[in-house]
Amino acid sequence: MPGARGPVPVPAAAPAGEPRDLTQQVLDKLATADAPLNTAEAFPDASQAEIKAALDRLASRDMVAYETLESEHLLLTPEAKKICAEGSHEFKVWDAVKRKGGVPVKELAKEVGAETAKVGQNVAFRNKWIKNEGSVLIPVAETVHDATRELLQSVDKTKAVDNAKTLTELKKRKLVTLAKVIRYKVQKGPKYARKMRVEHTDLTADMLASGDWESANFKPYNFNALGASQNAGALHPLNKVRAEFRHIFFNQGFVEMPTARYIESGFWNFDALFVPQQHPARDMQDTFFISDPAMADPPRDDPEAEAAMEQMEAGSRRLFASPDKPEPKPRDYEQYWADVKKVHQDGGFGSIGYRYPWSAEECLRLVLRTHTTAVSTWVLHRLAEDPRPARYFSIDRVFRNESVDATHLAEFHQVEGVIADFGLTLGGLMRFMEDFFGKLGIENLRFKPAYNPYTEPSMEIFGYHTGLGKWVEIGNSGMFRPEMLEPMGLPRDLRVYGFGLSLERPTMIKYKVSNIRDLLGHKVDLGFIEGNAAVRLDKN
Ligand SMILES: N[C@@H](Cc1ccccc1)C(=O)O
Repeated sequence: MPGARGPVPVPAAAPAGEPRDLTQQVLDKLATADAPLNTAEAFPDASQAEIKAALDRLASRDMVAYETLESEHLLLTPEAKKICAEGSHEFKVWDAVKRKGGVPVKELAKEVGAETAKVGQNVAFRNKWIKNEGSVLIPVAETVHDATRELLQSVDKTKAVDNAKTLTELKKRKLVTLAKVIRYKVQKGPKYARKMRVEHTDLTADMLASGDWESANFKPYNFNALGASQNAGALHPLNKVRAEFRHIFFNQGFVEMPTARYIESGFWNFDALFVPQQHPARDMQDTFFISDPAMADPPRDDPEAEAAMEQMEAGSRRLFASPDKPEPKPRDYEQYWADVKKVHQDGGFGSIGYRYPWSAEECLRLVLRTHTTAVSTWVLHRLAEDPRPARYFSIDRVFRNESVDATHLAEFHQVEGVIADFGLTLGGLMRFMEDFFGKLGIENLRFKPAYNPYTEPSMEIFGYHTGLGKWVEIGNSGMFRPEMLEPMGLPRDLRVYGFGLSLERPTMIKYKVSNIRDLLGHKVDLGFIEGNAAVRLDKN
């Protein structure tokens, strides 16, 4: 509640812009008043907020009682004020015509101004003040009574009109506006006093020693006071769900993959994944290609990515490395490149391949990565040095040349997981996904057979969105194909699950957001984030 403080000296006039404390002035005026005080009259130049603050402060101590009176006032617009001063448009037209004894229609605007000529002429005709003779306006009335001006002058004085039709007319002509006026009727309350008593907020040792505490006036608690809203930060829902995903992954022994690079070669984004070069996903319609530089180098050692991966693995190495880890042999990228080409063009590793002429140039085109599976692929090819059970995940941005709508963006986040182990089955993947989403509070899952060039079998994962009232796709998954894993040098009995989920979809389900553009992109309203109770309660 404003003004709920101890007594403060009442300044004669507050510095401009600062609210004044009118408390003492209200008490003073009431002391001599024999009728209830009308604040509009008593404090003509105080703002409503100042008055209300003082009244609330006094009323909460029963020193005054007050009533709020609302009323509406008519205010003249600048045009109406001009009419009050100079006469109405129709008056000005008649006046000009009368003075000159006649004005050609064409010259009226020059005499009285275009606006007045237009509006005033019609009314002057209707009032039979002027008439047309040929193309000349001539006066009819000798004297006229400017009713519009008189009406507005009276409105200016009384701030009202008594006729509803007149009011509508004046509003339509934009001559008046309605203003709401709030006044207060104030009376002495049961605990009225000339001055506010000193209110103590603390019981001090001195008061106890002197015995003053017995007569001291303690300020009552104000349980109605609302705290000022704090401009504290809020976690974005995507960040919250991302944190939850990471938590779940780490709890299940996953190692994070280094995903800092948004740009990949076609090789890591497509070819190494056994995506044929004529696949529609590699079309300009679906993928953003980089024009400068346009081409990547063929795959080779990548010390930077290697160092990032080493660091991420460091924590979990003890759990997952084989005790007798062999010395890493240098990777033979020429062989890998040749095997990727072979499996596409001629087949191999038990596959008949796609049998098309494979182009090295297409493979080296640079793209904005369309999925984080590009990174998973790179991480998996490293696993060939020491094939072993391993779990990797990443959560980062991907880019697709999509048209944007309520559920699609050209830029979004993918949550990706890869599980390598001996003896994996599809049923295990389904169970894994159910557990995984269960931990996020999404219980209802459906699986639908799907197709990816790099997995077989493949499954789309659907979750039910209560807000949208329908099933929405939240992920894609499958078991990586030998055509992808074997050219890397991974053994046939090491099976690998992969899944990619959008971060946005589960977030939409969880936070009941129906338009993805409320979550990400240039249309995000910070109010949505700051005001979302679930966003402010952070458990992670
Ligand atoms: N890359 C797939 C997801 C996926 C990852 C791994 C295996 C299967 C599917 C996508 O973008 O939708």
